[in-house]
Amino acid sequence: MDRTFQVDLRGVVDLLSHHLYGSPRVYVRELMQNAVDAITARRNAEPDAPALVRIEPPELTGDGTLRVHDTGIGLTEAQVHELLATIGRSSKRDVLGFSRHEFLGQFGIGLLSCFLVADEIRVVTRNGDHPTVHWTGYADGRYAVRLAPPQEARAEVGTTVTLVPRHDADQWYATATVTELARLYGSLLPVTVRVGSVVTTAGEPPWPTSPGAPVDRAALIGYARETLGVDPFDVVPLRVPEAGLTGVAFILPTAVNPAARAGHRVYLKRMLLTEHADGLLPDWAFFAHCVVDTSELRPTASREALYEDSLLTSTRESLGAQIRGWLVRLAKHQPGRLAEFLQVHHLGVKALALHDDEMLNLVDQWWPMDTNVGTLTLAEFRQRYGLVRYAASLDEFRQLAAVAAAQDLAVVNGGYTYDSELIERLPTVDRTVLIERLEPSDLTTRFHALEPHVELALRPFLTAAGRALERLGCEVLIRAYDPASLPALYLLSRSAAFTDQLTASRDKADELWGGVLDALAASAPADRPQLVLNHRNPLVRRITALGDPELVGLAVEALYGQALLLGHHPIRAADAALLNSSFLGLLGRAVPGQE
Ligand SMILES: Nc1ncnc2c1ncn2[C@@H]1O[C@H](COP(=O)(O)OP(=O)(O)OP(=O)(O)O)[C@@H](O)[C@H]1O
Repeated sequence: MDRTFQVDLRGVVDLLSHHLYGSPRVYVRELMQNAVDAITARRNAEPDAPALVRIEPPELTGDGTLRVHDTGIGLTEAQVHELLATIGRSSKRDVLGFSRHEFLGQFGIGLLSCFLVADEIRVVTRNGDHPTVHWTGYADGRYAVRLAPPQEARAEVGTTVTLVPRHDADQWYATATVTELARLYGSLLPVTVRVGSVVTTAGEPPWPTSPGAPVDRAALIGYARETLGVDPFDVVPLRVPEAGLTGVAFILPTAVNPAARAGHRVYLKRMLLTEHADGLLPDWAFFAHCVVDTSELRPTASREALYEDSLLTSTRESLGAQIRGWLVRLAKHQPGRLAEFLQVHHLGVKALALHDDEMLNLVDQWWPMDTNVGTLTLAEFRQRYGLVRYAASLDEFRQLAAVAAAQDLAVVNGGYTYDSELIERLPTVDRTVLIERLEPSDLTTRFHALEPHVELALRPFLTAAGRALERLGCEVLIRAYDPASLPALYLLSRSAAFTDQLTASRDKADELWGGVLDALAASAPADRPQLVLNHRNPLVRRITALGDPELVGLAVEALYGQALLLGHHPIRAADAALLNSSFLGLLGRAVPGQE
């Protein structure tokens, strides 16, 4: 024998309140939604039928209840039994069970949300010339239906839903709260809604809703100010026909953290679904905040988020393409504005350019890069120097900038977030682009070696200097280079930098890790950092002429320390000790005399 499921209404209401809906406030939305759907259903047959929803909070009814009156299609007695008494039954699905396009509701559970704030729901409804029906539902699952005698019949076709508040839900019934919620959820509804005498609907959305309609920028900017509290940098109208979507993207006027999702305001058939929709735009478009209305994207049952399906995926792609199109148009027609935009949102655009050729092109053409010959875009730099020569980190750039400039070598600072990755991606998009990563140690090959006889004469000096720095693992060379004002350069190749880090870690590590690091050091290539003294520098020349090996040692140590500081290199414990001892040693020599 087949049996029918029994439903414990208290359990279902608990499920709705604690696990489905974010807050009891959704009851206002569900009531408005049913009223609007009923009006839509009536107008399908009677296009001129009145269309008004009136909400009366307890302050106006005077009997402690809240009432919602609509001029919708109403229900017959049979429909009341079928629809109001069966959880999950809805008149808004077709024979195959698909939601019908013109309606907001589809699940057949919305009315239950009223039990989040009410102990009792009363429905008085009249459909056409059918008798008026009274239905009363209680939170414990009982319900009663009776036909009104003719003298009690509703004067007009339509429905009145009355909520008898739960003792702990008073806050949700205050006139100000109900008005605010009616406005929040329903301001764009196509049917007039009033709370008491206050109209809470605002008519048509402020963005163009039909193809070719003009964009009222002033209205959109006003709307952004009012609803989002920002003065947008720009407004981009959006349209995705297959999702029945129209709306607008507001380009934010200040930088935002790419990781912090702003959330978009989504209306579904003109009823607010959520103010925090995720996933409407691709991640890279975090500088845009959307307000859209869609008729085809699906809500989750709580109506608080969009259902992630293939339509949402293709909508996201289409919206992304529209925002990208705006950027490309800006580059073409308003480069000054684009520069302003990039100043604010460059991190997002660069992140996008890591994967997107068009955005890379935008960065290439428009983003001002830091170089040792001034601020230039990568495209300008290439045009001037034939290739993009770059330092991959900020430290490398700092070391190289002045010296490279003196050698007539232009270098781009690739040290800021994404910059060197973007430079390295350029040739994959355009094979004619040449790039060259400049390493500090490459510079030595460009410095002039000294005449053999000069070099020979400096041998004893170099031996003494080398000895002074040997325990620090640093090699001493002497070359002639510009600028002559620079006495010495500390140069670190990539592998030497690695060895350096290893040594610094070894200093701090315990026995176990020390052993591991030693093994690593043994396998590292013997590429040592170099202190390159500048023979064109007058002080260096005087030092090389010193006869006293101890003074030579102190002077070379001091030059080493100064070169470390100048190149922004980390100072290890051994370096600090050496800086200290050379300073005191030199001071001792400078202040001679007996104690
Ligand atoms: N004001 C109303 N006028 C006429 N019929 C109504 C009204 N309110 C509810 N109904 C009927 O009761 C049914 C159940 O309503 P309920 O709000 O529970 O679900 P729904 O609107 O169909 O779907 P959803 O759960 O998505 O809101 C509706 O399908 C509708 O036929």
